[in-house]
Amino acid sequence: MTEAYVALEDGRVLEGRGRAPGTARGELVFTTAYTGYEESLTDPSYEEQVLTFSYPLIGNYGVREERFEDDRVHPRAALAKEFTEDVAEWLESEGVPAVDHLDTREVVTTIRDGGAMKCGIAVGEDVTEEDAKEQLEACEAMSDHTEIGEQVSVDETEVYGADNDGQTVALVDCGAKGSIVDSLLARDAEVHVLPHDASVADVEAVDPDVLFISNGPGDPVNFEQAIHLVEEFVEDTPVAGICLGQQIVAEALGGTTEKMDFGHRGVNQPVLDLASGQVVMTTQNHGYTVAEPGEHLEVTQINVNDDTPEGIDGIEYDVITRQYHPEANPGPEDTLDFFDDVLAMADSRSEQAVPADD
Ligand SMILES: NC(=O)CC[C@H](N)C(=O)O
Repeated sequence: MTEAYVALEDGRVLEGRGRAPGTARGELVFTTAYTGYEESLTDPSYEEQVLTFSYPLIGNYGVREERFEDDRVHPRAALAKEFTEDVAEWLESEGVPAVDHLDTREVVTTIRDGGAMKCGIAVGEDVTEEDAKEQLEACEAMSDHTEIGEQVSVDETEVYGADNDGQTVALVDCGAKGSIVDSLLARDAEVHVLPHDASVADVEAVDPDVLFISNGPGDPVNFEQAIHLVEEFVEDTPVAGICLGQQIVAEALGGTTEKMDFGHRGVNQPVLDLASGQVVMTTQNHGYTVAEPGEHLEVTQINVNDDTPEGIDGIEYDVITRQYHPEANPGPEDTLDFFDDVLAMADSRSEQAVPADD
């Protein structure tokens, strides 16, 4: 009989059904997404987290590699009411512990009321509650994962779309989802994916039309070099950012970020554009937020549920960022035009740079 225990920071130990063996620890979070488990489980933003699905059945349309956002599963463990055999086998083959037959409603309300918390997981033939508690003891706070960029970024620059005629994008990979690269390639961009700790010279060598800071896991203040790149380039190069990228841009330009109680994770987060009054449905996955944008940035979009900043523009600089995931995957495609806006921003800058005839 496979035992499965989930030890929570509030002292409780939940018992479930073991679906993939192993021990793990991480920050316990939940997503309300009812589709997109393949994308969520391969999203690097979930590194060092334990992902609880509030939707009760996970796996009902199989496991397809073409939906993956990266080449491995990123959450440390996965929890659900029910995982299908497909998903359980996939997680087992990835060495990622999985537990189901849990009261996930209880897990969600616990996190909602108490905030994201540490947890320890133990799944296997002979594991005990103590094994799960030991994992919990060893669990570090998310902000203490100071080297998290190293765990998710490319080691060396990779170039995609070298034959494309469009804009050149330097995408700083802090844990980028594959569909951000795909969204840029679909718009004819040449995309240079740079390591999270790329130097100023590395970016200069690309001579990008846009410096684009990706999504990624953990606390934005732990991405010091990406913050530095934004500071260095923002005067002369348009800057874009998604999710962690928005937070990094704010940190670089005099703003501040803070940890939210339990964050936004799901595919139906409503976002209001303050200028047009339009509301769009968005995919989200974040636990930090911009607290103050600072004097160089203005908030252009907010979350309808809690007014947190969802879109930010530069005041005197060419900057556009989004807290949500405009590339969708999973989720509604209301927001794909963000990529058109980013490339148009780059275009207008290169037009300005053309010297006048006289
Ligand atoms: N999806 C992301 O980029 C997540 C950003 C950041 N790690 C957060 O939790 O807020």
